[in-house]
Amino acid sequence: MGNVFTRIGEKISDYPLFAAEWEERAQEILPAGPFGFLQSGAGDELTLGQNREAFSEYDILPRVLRDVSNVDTSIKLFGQEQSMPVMLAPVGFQGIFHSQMEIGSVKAAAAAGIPFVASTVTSASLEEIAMAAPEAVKWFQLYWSKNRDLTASMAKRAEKAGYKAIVVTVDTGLLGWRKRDYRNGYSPLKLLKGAANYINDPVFQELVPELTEEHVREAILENIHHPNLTWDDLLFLREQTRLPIVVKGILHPTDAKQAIELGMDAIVVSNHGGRQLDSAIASLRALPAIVKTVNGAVPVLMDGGVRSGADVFKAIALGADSVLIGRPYVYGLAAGGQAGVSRVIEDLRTELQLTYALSGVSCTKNIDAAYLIKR
Ligand SMILES: Cc1cc2nc3c(=O)[nH]c(=O)nc-3n(C[C@H](O)[C@H](O)[C@H](O)COP(=O)(O)O)c2cc1C
Ligand SMILES: O=C(O)C(=O)c1ccccc1
Repeated sequence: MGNVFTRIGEKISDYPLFAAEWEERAQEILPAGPFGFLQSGAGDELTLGQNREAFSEYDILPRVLRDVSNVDTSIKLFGQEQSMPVMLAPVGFQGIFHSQMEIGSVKAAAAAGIPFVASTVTSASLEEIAMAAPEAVKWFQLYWSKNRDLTASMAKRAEKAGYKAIVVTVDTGLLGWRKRDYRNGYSPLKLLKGAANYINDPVFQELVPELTEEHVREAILENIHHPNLTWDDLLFLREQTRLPIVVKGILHPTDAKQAIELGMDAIVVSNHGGRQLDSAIASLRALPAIVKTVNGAVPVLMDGGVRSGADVFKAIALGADSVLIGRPYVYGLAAGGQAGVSRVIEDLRTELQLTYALSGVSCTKNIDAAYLIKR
Protein backbone atom coordinates (compact mmCIF):
# COMPACT_ATOMS: atom_id res chain seq x y z
CA MET A 1 0.00 0.00 0.00
CA GLY A 2 2.96 2.29 0.62
CA ASN A 3 3.35 3.44 -2.94
CA VAL A 4 -0.29 4.47 -3.12
CA PHE A 5 0.19 7.05 -0.39
CA THR A 6 3.50 8.39 -1.62
CA ARG A 7 2.15 8.82 -5.14
CA ILE A 8 -0.72 11.15 -4.28
CA GLY A 9 -1.15 13.72 -6.99
CA GLU A 10 1.99 12.71 -8.86
CA LYS A 11 1.97 12.55 -12.59
CA ILE A 12 2.46 8.82 -13.01
CA SER A 13 3.48 8.52 -16.65
CA ASP A 14 2.49 9.50 -20.13
CA TYR A 15 0.39 6.39 -20.46
CA PRO A 16 -3.40 6.69 -20.31
CA LEU A 17 -5.27 6.16 -17.06
CA PHE A 18 -8.94 5.89 -18.03
CA ALA A 19 -10.04 2.73 -19.87
CA ALA A 20 -11.48 4.85 -22.68
CA GLU A 21 -8.14 6.63 -23.13
CA TRP A 22 -6.37 3.30 -23.50
CA GLU A 23 -8.77 2.35 -26.28
CA GLU A 24 -8.11 5.66 -28.03
CA ARG A 25 -4.37 5.15 -27.70
CA ALA A 26 -4.58 1.69 -29.24
CA GLN A 27 -6.69 3.06 -32.07
CA GLU A 28 -4.09 5.75 -32.81
CA ILE A 29 -1.29 3.21 -32.91
CA LEU A 30 -2.82 0.20 -34.63
CA PRO A 31 -3.87 -0.20 -38.27
CA ALA A 32 -7.62 -0.55 -38.82
CA GLY A 33 -7.53 -4.33 -39.29
CA PRO A 34 -5.79 -5.26 -36.01
CA PHE A 35 -7.66 -2.59 -34.02
CA GLY A 36 -11.01 -3.76 -35.39
CA PHE A 37 -10.12 -7.35 -34.56
CA LEU A 38 -9.21 -6.39 -31.00
CA GLN A 39 -12.34 -4.36 -30.34
CA SER A 40 -14.77 -6.52 -32.21
CA GLY A 41 -17.76 -8.15 -30.62
CA ALA A 42 -20.11 -10.47 -32.44
CA GLY A 43 -23.27 -9.31 -34.20
CA ASP A 44 -24.54 -5.97 -32.98
CA GLU A 45 -22.15 -6.13 -30.04
CA LEU A 46 -24.96 -6.32 -27.50
CA THR A 47 -23.13 -8.80 -25.30
CA LEU A 48 -19.96 -6.72 -25.57
CA GLY A 49 -21.87 -3.77 -24.12
CA GLN A 50 -23.74 -5.84 -21.53
CA ASN A 51 -20.48 -7.25 -20.16
CA ARG A 52 -19.69 -3.68 -19.05
CA GLU A 53 -23.25 -2.69 -18.18
CA ALA A 54 -23.59 -5.60 -15.75
CA PHE A 55 -20.92 -4.15 -13.46
CA SER A 56 -22.89 -0.93 -13.06
CA GLU A 57 -25.86 -2.91 -11.71
CA TYR A 58 -23.97 -3.34 -8.44
CA ASP A 59 -22.70 -0.80 -5.98
CA ILE A 60 -20.19 -1.50 -3.25
CA LEU A 61 -21.46 -1.21 0.31
CA PRO A 62 -18.28 -0.36 2.16
CA ARG A 63 -17.44 -0.92 5.82
CA VAL A 64 -15.40 1.58 7.80
CA LEU A 65 -13.19 1.83 10.89
CA ARG A 66 -11.37 -1.40 10.32
CA ASP A 67 -7.63 -1.57 10.22
CA VAL A 68 -6.83 -1.65 6.52
CA SER A 69 -3.20 -0.55 6.75
CA ASN A 70 -2.14 -3.95 5.41
CA VAL A 71 -4.12 -5.06 2.41
CA ASP A 72 -3.28 -8.43 0.91
CA THR A 73 -4.85 -9.09 -2.49
CA SER A 74 -3.07 -12.41 -3.07
CA ILE A 75 -4.81 -15.74 -3.75
CA LYS A 76 -3.84 -19.31 -4.57
CA LEU A 77 -5.15 -21.39 -7.45
CA PHE A 78 -4.09 -25.02 -7.87
CA GLY A 79 -1.54 -24.38 -5.14
CA GLN A 80 0.09 -21.54 -7.11
CA GLU A 81 0.27 -18.11 -5.52
CA GLN A 82 -0.76 -15.03 -7.49
CA SER A 83 -0.38 -11.48 -6.20
CA MET A 84 -3.99 -10.54 -6.98
CA PRO A 85 -7.10 -12.27 -8.34
CA VAL A 86 -6.39 -11.14 -11.89
CA MET A 87 -4.87 -13.11 -14.76
CA LEU A 88 -4.02 -12.29 -18.37
CA ALA A 89 -6.65 -13.97 -20.55
CA PRO A 90 -5.69 -15.96 -23.64
CA VAL A 91 -5.53 -13.52 -26.54
CA GLY A 92 -4.27 -14.90 -29.81
CA PHE A 93 -2.21 -13.30 -32.56
CA GLN A 94 -0.36 -10.77 -30.37
CA GLY A 95 2.18 -10.16 -33.12
CA ILE A 96 -0.45 -7.98 -34.82
CA PHE A 97 -0.37 -5.63 -31.82
CA HIS A 98 3.33 -5.31 -31.04
CA SER A 99 6.63 -6.76 -32.23
CA GLN A 100 7.22 -8.20 -28.74
CA MET A 101 4.12 -10.38 -29.24
CA GLU A 102 3.19 -12.64 -26.29
CA ILE A 103 6.77 -12.33 -24.98
CA GLY A 104 6.06 -8.78 -23.80
CA SER A 105 2.85 -9.88 -22.11
CA VAL A 106 4.23 -12.93 -20.36
CA LYS A 107 7.19 -10.95 -19.00
CA ALA A 108 4.85 -8.31 -17.63
CA ALA A 109 2.74 -11.05 -16.00
CA ALA A 110 5.88 -12.57 -14.47
CA ALA A 111 6.99 -9.20 -13.08
CA ALA A 112 3.53 -8.65 -11.59
CA GLY A 113 3.23 -12.12 -10.10
CA ILE A 114 0.03 -12.94 -11.97
CA PRO A 115 -0.61 -15.89 -14.30
CA PHE A 116 -0.44 -15.65 -18.08
CA VAL A 117 -2.75 -17.79 -20.18
CA ALA A 118 -1.18 -18.47 -23.57
CA SER A 119 -3.59 -18.99 -26.47
CA THR A 120 -3.28 -21.81 -29.01
CA VAL A 121 -3.09 -19.22 -31.78
CA THR A 122 -0.11 -17.26 -30.49
CA SER A 123 2.44 -15.49 -32.67
CA ALA A 124 5.31 -16.90 -30.58
CA SER A 125 5.30 -20.63 -29.89
CA LEU A 126 4.32 -21.94 -26.46
CA GLU A 127 7.93 -23.03 -25.92
CA GLU A 128 9.29 -19.57 -26.77
CA ILE A 129 6.79 -17.98 -24.40
CA ALA A 130 7.75 -20.38 -21.61
CA MET A 131 11.47 -19.78 -22.09
CA ALA A 132 11.00 -16.01 -22.05
CA ALA A 133 9.46 -16.12 -18.57
CA PRO A 134 10.34 -19.37 -16.79
CA GLU A 135 9.34 -17.84 -13.44
CA ALA A 136 5.81 -16.91 -14.54
CA VAL A 137 2.83 -19.08 -13.72
CA LYS A 138 1.60 -20.03 -17.19
CA TRP A 139 -1.51 -21.86 -18.34
CA PHE A 140 -2.07 -23.07 -21.89
CA GLN A 141 -5.40 -22.43 -23.63
CA LEU A 142 -6.16 -25.25 -26.01
CA TYR A 143 -8.19 -24.94 -29.16
CA TRP A 144 -9.30 -28.47 -29.80
CA SER A 145 -8.05 -29.67 -33.16
CA LYS A 146 -10.17 -31.93 -35.33
CA ASN A 147 -7.17 -34.20 -35.37
CA ARG A 148 -7.01 -35.72 -31.88
CA ASP A 149 -3.33 -36.50 -32.08
CA LEU A 150 -2.64 -32.82 -32.70
CA THR A 151 -4.78 -31.90 -29.69
CA ALA A 152 -2.90 -34.38 -27.52
CA SER A 153 0.44 -33.23 -28.86
CA MET A 154 -0.18 -29.59 -27.98
CA ALA A 155 -1.35 -30.52 -24.48
CA LYS A 156 1.76 -32.61 -23.94
CA ARG A 157 4.06 -29.90 -25.26
CA ALA A 158 2.48 -27.45 -22.83
CA GLU A 159 2.97 -29.82 -19.92
CA LYS A 160 6.58 -30.39 -20.91
CA ALA A 161 7.24 -26.65 -21.24
CA GLY A 162 6.08 -26.06 -17.68
CA TYR A 163 2.53 -24.80 -18.13
CA LYS A 164 0.45 -25.49 -15.01
CA ALA A 165 -3.05 -25.99 -16.44
CA ILE A 166 -4.81 -26.62 -19.74
CA VAL A 167 -7.68 -24.25 -20.49
CA VAL A 168 -10.09 -25.73 -23.02
CA THR A 169 -12.15 -23.04 -24.69
CA VAL A 170 -15.57 -24.41 -25.55
CA ASP A 171 -17.42 -21.38 -26.95
CA THR A 172 -15.68 -21.23 -30.32
CA GLY A 173 -16.98 -24.28 -32.21
CA LEU A 174 -17.47 -21.77 -34.98
CA LEU A 175 -16.15 -18.26 -35.16
CA GLY A 176 -18.68 -15.55 -34.21
CA TRP A 177 -20.13 -13.11 -36.75
CA ARG A 178 -17.73 -10.22 -36.33
CA LYS A 179 -18.86 -7.49 -38.61
CA ARG A 180 -15.88 -5.23 -38.09
CA ASP A 181 -13.57 -7.92 -39.40
CA TYR A 182 -15.76 -8.55 -42.42
CA ARG A 183 -15.86 -4.83 -43.11
CA ASN A 184 -12.07 -4.62 -42.89
CA GLY A 185 -11.61 -7.91 -44.74
CA TYR A 186 -9.25 -8.89 -41.96
CA SER A 187 -8.36 -12.27 -40.49
CA PRO A 188 -5.12 -12.73 -38.53
CA LEU A 189 -5.76 -16.46 -38.72
CA LYS A 190 -5.61 -16.40 -42.51
CA LEU A 191 -2.58 -14.10 -42.39
CA LEU A 192 -0.86 -16.86 -40.34
CA LYS A 193 -0.28 -14.54 -37.39
CA GLY A 194 -1.23 -17.32 -34.98
CA ALA A 195 0.51 -20.26 -36.62
CA ALA A 196 3.57 -20.74 -34.37
CA ASN A 197 2.14 -23.58 -32.28
CA TYR A 198 1.06 -25.45 -35.39
CA ILE A 199 4.21 -25.04 -37.46
CA ASN A 200 6.32 -26.22 -34.52
CA ASP A 201 4.21 -29.27 -33.78
CA PRO A 202 5.52 -32.69 -34.85
CA VAL A 203 2.00 -34.05 -35.47
CA PHE A 204 1.06 -31.00 -37.54
CA GLN A 205 4.25 -31.34 -39.55
CA GLU A 206 3.23 -34.91 -40.40
CA LEU A 207 -0.24 -33.76 -41.45
CA VAL A 208 0.98 -31.10 -43.84
CA PRO A 209 2.70 -32.36 -46.93
CA GLU A 210 4.89 -29.27 -47.22
CA LEU A 211 5.08 -26.31 -44.84
CA THR A 212 4.11 -23.77 -47.48
CA GLU A 213 1.88 -20.87 -46.42
CA GLU A 214 -0.99 -22.26 -48.41
CA HIS A 215 -0.82 -25.72 -46.87
CA VAL A 216 -0.31 -24.39 -43.35
CA ARG A 217 -3.30 -22.06 -43.69
CA GLU A 218 -5.50 -24.83 -45.01
CA ALA A 219 -4.50 -27.26 -42.28
CA ILE A 220 -5.05 -24.74 -39.48
CA LEU A 221 -8.47 -23.78 -40.86
CA GLU A 222 -9.34 -27.44 -41.18
CA ASN A 223 -8.40 -28.14 -37.57
CA ILE A 224 -9.29 -25.12 -35.49
CA HIS A 225 -13.09 -25.12 -35.67
CA HIS A 226 -14.77 -28.01 -33.96
CA PRO A 227 -18.57 -27.74 -34.08
CA ASN A 228 -18.68 -31.50 -33.52
CA LEU A 229 -16.95 -31.38 -30.14
CA THR A 230 -18.90 -32.86 -27.20
CA TRP A 231 -18.42 -33.45 -23.49
CA ASP A 232 -17.13 -36.96 -24.15
CA ASP A 233 -14.16 -35.51 -25.97
CA LEU A 234 -12.99 -33.85 -22.79
CA LEU A 235 -12.48 -37.30 -21.29
CA PHE A 236 -9.91 -37.94 -24.00
CA LEU A 237 -7.94 -34.91 -22.85
CA ARG A 238 -8.07 -36.15 -19.27
CA GLU A 239 -6.19 -39.25 -20.41
CA GLN A 240 -3.53 -37.16 -22.17
CA THR A 241 -2.40 -34.90 -19.36
CA ARG A 242 -1.97 -34.82 -15.61
CA LEU A 243 -2.44 -31.06 -15.56
CA PRO A 244 -5.63 -29.52 -14.18
CA ILE A 245 -8.19 -28.92 -16.95
CA VAL A 246 -10.07 -25.64 -16.95
CA VAL A 247 -13.19 -25.29 -19.12
CA LYS A 248 -13.52 -21.75 -20.51
CA GLY A 249 -16.75 -20.41 -21.93
CA ILE A 250 -19.42 -21.65 -19.52
CA LEU A 251 -22.59 -19.58 -19.05
CA HIS A 252 -25.22 -22.16 -18.05
CA PRO A 253 -25.25 -23.65 -14.53
CA THR A 254 -26.10 -27.09 -15.94
CA ASP A 255 -22.98 -26.98 -18.10
CA ALA A 256 -20.93 -26.04 -15.05
CA LYS A 257 -22.35 -29.07 -13.28
CA GLN A 258 -21.55 -31.28 -16.25
CA ALA A 259 -17.94 -30.07 -16.26
CA ILE A 260 -17.57 -30.97 -12.59
CA GLU A 261 -19.18 -34.36 -13.08
CA LEU A 262 -16.64 -35.10 -15.79
CA GLY A 263 -13.82 -34.31 -13.39
CA MET A 264 -12.82 -30.94 -14.78
CA ASP A 265 -10.78 -28.86 -12.36
CA ALA A 266 -12.11 -25.32 -12.82
CA ILE A 267 -14.42 -23.31 -15.02
CA VAL A 268 -14.26 -19.87 -16.58
CA VAL A 269 -17.58 -18.08 -16.82
CA SER A 270 -17.11 -16.28 -20.12
CA ASN A 271 -18.78 -15.25 -23.35
CA HIS A 272 -15.41 -14.74 -25.03
CA GLY A 273 -15.51 -10.99 -24.49
CA GLY A 274 -18.78 -10.74 -26.43
CA ARG A 275 -17.05 -12.06 -29.54
CA GLN A 276 -18.98 -15.28 -30.09
CA LEU A 277 -22.74 -15.49 -29.45
CA ASP A 278 -24.28 -12.05 -29.57
CA SER A 279 -27.08 -11.57 -27.02
CA ALA A 280 -25.46 -14.16 -24.78
CA ILE A 281 -25.84 -13.27 -21.13
CA ALA A 282 -23.22 -10.92 -19.64
CA SER A 283 -20.54 -12.86 -17.79
CA LEU A 284 -21.11 -11.08 -14.48
CA ARG A 285 -24.84 -11.82 -14.67
CA ALA A 286 -24.18 -15.50 -15.32
CA LEU A 287 -21.77 -15.76 -12.41
CA PRO A 288 -24.03 -15.99 -9.31
CA ALA A 289 -26.12 -18.95 -10.49
CA ILE A 290 -22.99 -20.83 -11.53
CA VAL A 291 -21.26 -20.13 -8.23
CA LYS A 292 -24.34 -21.46 -6.48
CA THR A 293 -24.42 -24.65 -8.55
CA VAL A 294 -20.68 -25.28 -8.26
CA ASN A 295 -20.92 -24.74 -4.50
CA GLY A 296 -17.19 -24.67 -3.93
CA ALA A 297 -16.44 -27.95 -5.75
CA VAL A 298 -13.93 -26.29 -8.10
CA PRO A 299 -12.59 -22.76 -8.62
CA VAL A 300 -14.83 -20.48 -10.68
CA LEU A 301 -13.12 -17.78 -12.74
CA MET A 302 -14.78 -15.15 -14.90
CA ASP A 303 -13.90 -12.73 -17.67
CA GLY A 304 -15.59 -10.13 -19.83
CA GLY A 305 -15.69 -6.40 -19.23
CA VAL A 306 -13.37 -6.22 -16.24
CA ARG A 307 -11.80 -2.77 -16.46
CA SER A 308 -11.26 -1.44 -12.93
CA GLY A 309 -10.39 -2.40 -9.39
CA ALA A 310 -14.04 -2.07 -8.47
CA ASP A 311 -14.97 -4.49 -11.27
CA VAL A 312 -12.53 -7.08 -9.92
CA PHE A 313 -13.92 -6.58 -6.43
CA LYS A 314 -17.52 -7.04 -7.61
CA ALA A 315 -16.73 -10.28 -9.43
CA ILE A 316 -14.96 -11.65 -6.35
CA ALA A 317 -17.87 -10.57 -4.16
CA LEU A 318 -20.24 -12.51 -6.43
CA GLY A 319 -18.15 -15.63 -5.91
CA ALA A 320 -15.42 -15.65 -8.56
CA ASP A 321 -12.05 -16.92 -7.35
CA SER A 322 -10.23 -14.81 -9.92
CA VAL A 323 -10.94 -12.76 -13.00
CA LEU A 324 -9.14 -12.50 -16.32
CA ILE A 325 -8.60 -9.42 -18.42
CA GLY A 326 -8.35 -9.52 -22.21
CA ARG A 327 -8.48 -6.28 -24.19
CA PRO A 328 -7.11 -3.98 -21.45
CA TYR A 329 -3.67 -5.54 -21.38
CA VAL A 330 -3.54 -5.69 -25.16
CA TYR A 331 -4.06 -1.91 -25.26
CA GLY A 332 -0.99 -1.71 -23.04
CA LEU A 333 0.93 -4.08 -25.29
CA ALA A 334 0.07 -2.02 -28.37
CA ALA A 335 1.10 1.21 -26.66
CA GLY A 336 4.37 0.08 -25.12
CA GLY A 337 5.08 -3.64 -25.31
CA GLN A 338 5.99 -5.17 -21.95
CA ALA A 339 6.16 -1.74 -20.27
CA GLY A 340 2.66 -0.90 -21.45
CA VAL A 341 1.25 -4.18 -20.16
CA SER A 342 2.97 -3.56 -16.83
CA ARG A 343 1.44 -0.09 -16.65
CA VAL A 344 -2.06 -1.53 -17.13
CA ILE A 345 -1.51 -4.24 -14.52
CA GLU A 346 0.06 -1.96 -11.91
CA ASP A 347 -2.63 0.70 -12.21
CA LEU A 348 -5.25 -2.00 -11.83
CA ARG A 349 -3.40 -3.28 -8.76
CA THR A 350 -3.28 0.18 -7.18
CA GLU A 351 -6.97 0.63 -7.78
CA LEU A 352 -7.76 -2.84 -6.45
CA GLN A 353 -5.75 -2.30 -3.27
CA LEU A 354 -7.54 0.98 -2.67
CA THR A 355 -10.89 -0.68 -3.34
CA TYR A 356 -10.15 -3.34 -0.72
CA ALA A 357 -8.98 -0.75 1.81
CA LEU A 358 -11.79 1.73 1.27
CA SER A 359 -14.35 -1.08 1.38
CA GLY A 360 -12.96 -2.21 4.73
CA VAL A 361 -11.44 -5.46 3.48
CA SER A 362 -7.88 -6.55 4.12
CA CYS A 363 -7.73 -9.87 2.28
CA THR A 364 -9.40 -11.53 -0.70
CA LYS A 365 -11.08 -14.37 1.15
CA ASN A 366 -13.10 -11.90 3.26
CA ILE A 367 -14.86 -10.41 0.24
CA ASP A 368 -18.45 -11.63 -0.12
CA ALA A 369 -21.83 -10.59 -1.43
CA ALA A 370 -22.52 -8.56 1.72
CA TYR A 371 -20.22 -5.90 0.23
CA LEU A 372 -22.52 -5.41 -2.75
CA ILE A 373 -25.96 -4.03 -3.25
CA LYS A 374 -27.90 -4.42 -6.46
CA ARG A 375 -29.33 -1.21 -7.85
C1 LIG B 1 -8.22 -10.03 -29.73
C2 LIG B 1 -8.75 -11.16 -28.88
C3 LIG B 1 -8.30 -12.45 -29.12
C4 LIG B 1 -8.76 -13.50 -28.32
N1 LIG B 1 -8.25 -14.74 -28.52
C5 LIG B 1 -8.64 -15.75 -27.71
C6 LIG B 1 -8.08 -17.03 -27.84
O1 LIG B 1 -7.21 -17.26 -28.67
N2 LIG B 1 -8.53 -18.00 -27.03
C7 LIG B 1 -9.49 -17.78 -26.07
O2 LIG B 1 -9.87 -18.71 -25.35
N3 LIG B 1 -10.03 -16.56 -25.92
C8 LIG B 1 -9.63 -15.55 -26.70
N4 LIG B 1 -10.16 -14.30 -26.52
C9 LIG B 1 -11.13 -14.08 -25.42
C10 LIG B 1 -10.40 -13.68 -24.12
O3 LIG B 1 -9.69 -14.78 -23.59
C11 LIG B 1 -11.39 -13.23 -23.03
O4 LIG B 1 -12.39 -14.20 -22.85
C12 LIG B 1 -12.04 -11.88 -23.32
O5 LIG B 1 -11.16 -11.01 -24.01
C13 LIG B 1 -12.46 -11.22 -22.01
O6 LIG B 1 -13.13 -10.05 -22.22
P1 LIG B 1 -12.46 -8.59 -22.12
O7 LIG B 1 -11.68 -8.40 -23.38
O8 LIG B 1 -13.65 -7.70 -22.03
O9 LIG B 1 -11.58 -8.54 -20.89
C14 LIG B 1 -9.71 -13.25 -27.30
C15 LIG B 1 -10.15 -11.95 -27.07
C16 LIG B 1 -9.67 -10.90 -27.85
C17 LIG B 1 -10.15 -9.50 -27.55
O1 LIG C 1 -10.55 -13.79 -31.85
C1 LIG C 1 -10.89 -14.62 -31.05
O2 LIG C 1 -11.60 -14.29 -30.08
C2 LIG C 1 -10.48 -15.97 -31.18
O3 LIG C 1 -10.48 -16.60 -30.16
C3 LIG C 1 -10.10 -16.59 -32.46
C4 LIG C 1 -9.77 -17.91 -32.42
C5 LIG C 1 -9.45 -18.57 -33.57
C6 LIG C 1 -9.43 -17.92 -34.78
C7 LIG C 1 -9.75 -16.60 -34.83
C8 LIG C 1 -10.08 -15.93 -33.66
